Amino acid sequence: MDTKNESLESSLKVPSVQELALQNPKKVPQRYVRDDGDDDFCTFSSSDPFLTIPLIDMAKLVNADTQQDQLHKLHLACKHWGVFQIVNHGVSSLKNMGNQVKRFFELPLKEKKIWAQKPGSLEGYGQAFVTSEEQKLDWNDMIFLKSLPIQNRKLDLWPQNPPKFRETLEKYSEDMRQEAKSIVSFITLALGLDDTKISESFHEGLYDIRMNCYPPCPEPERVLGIVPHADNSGITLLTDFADFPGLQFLKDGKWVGVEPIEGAIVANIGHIIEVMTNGIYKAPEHRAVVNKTKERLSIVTFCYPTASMDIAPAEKLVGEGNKQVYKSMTHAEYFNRFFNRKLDESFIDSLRL
Ligand SMILES: O=C(O)CCC(=O)C(=O)O
Ligand SMILES: [Fe+2]
Repeated sequence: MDTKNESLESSLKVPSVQELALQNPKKVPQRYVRDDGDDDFCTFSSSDPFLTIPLIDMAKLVNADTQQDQLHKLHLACKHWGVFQIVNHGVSSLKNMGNQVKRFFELPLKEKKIWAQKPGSLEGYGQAFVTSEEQKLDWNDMIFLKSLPIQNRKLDLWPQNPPKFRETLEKYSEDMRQEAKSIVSFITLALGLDDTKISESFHEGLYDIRMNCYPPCPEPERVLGIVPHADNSGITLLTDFADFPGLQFLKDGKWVGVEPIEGAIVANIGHIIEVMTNGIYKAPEHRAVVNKTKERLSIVTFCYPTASMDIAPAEKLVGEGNKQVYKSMTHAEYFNRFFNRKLDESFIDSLRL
């Protein structure tokens, strides 16, 4: 059977992992098992408990007395980790959004399927990047929606159950836009880039939201919630609703778990900021692992600059002995490359000059 897709902008239908978990299987189906003959998976399967993801205090970034110190911390976090947790950010919609997502995933499958992906699109309730019936599957269910700009919304895929889902998501994405703009402006400050073009480009930017449900798994060490990857975003803002580490980042060859902090936002650099900073900041590899008894929910906002902004190294960071490392592309060229990439090749390497 030929099940190959032309582009990664659509994905094959897969079973619901929540439904699978509800049947209380003793073993996971073979299609989810990652450890048969895959050495890499075994070597990387434990997380380093001695390393911790840096914390960035937003209140200190906006306060003139503490800004320099905190900017330096931000610079080190971006340079050495590519990820940090933001505290004291003042965003008020996280909890409400978390409740809506929880209630959505609690609906019967039939009800969730009203909002299912349609052929040729990644939006809606379903799965991403599944291109063959042989491919190993992630232990998660998700719903993916484009939220900003408003004209990108496909409201026919936006759940109306629970009843406040839509209005809560509207508020949440607006909050994420504000947060992304300020983080990106502090990132450009930390790099000494005095132009505001980059941070402004996130004002009219694109905000796509992926809501994940990772059900409990009878053999958690044999599966992955999400396979290792780096994000194609500018930055990614993630809210974690679990009380155990599920998200892990690769740091110097070791997986480091993100210890959830209630009310914090996990921010990571994506490929676009990697290109724009000419590789000074890199998009980190990360993955999600799952738990034997507990479900985990996460909400992930992929933040992109506006479509009229080229994806290219900032002028100030190249020249005078600094070689340009990445290609300069239009927004459309960048996405074209991303959706037509080969899943077994490094996307970021394909962007190098
Ligand atoms: O849910 C998580 O912890 C990770 C999700 C993620 O990396 C993604 O959706 O790109
Ligand atoms: Fe990711």
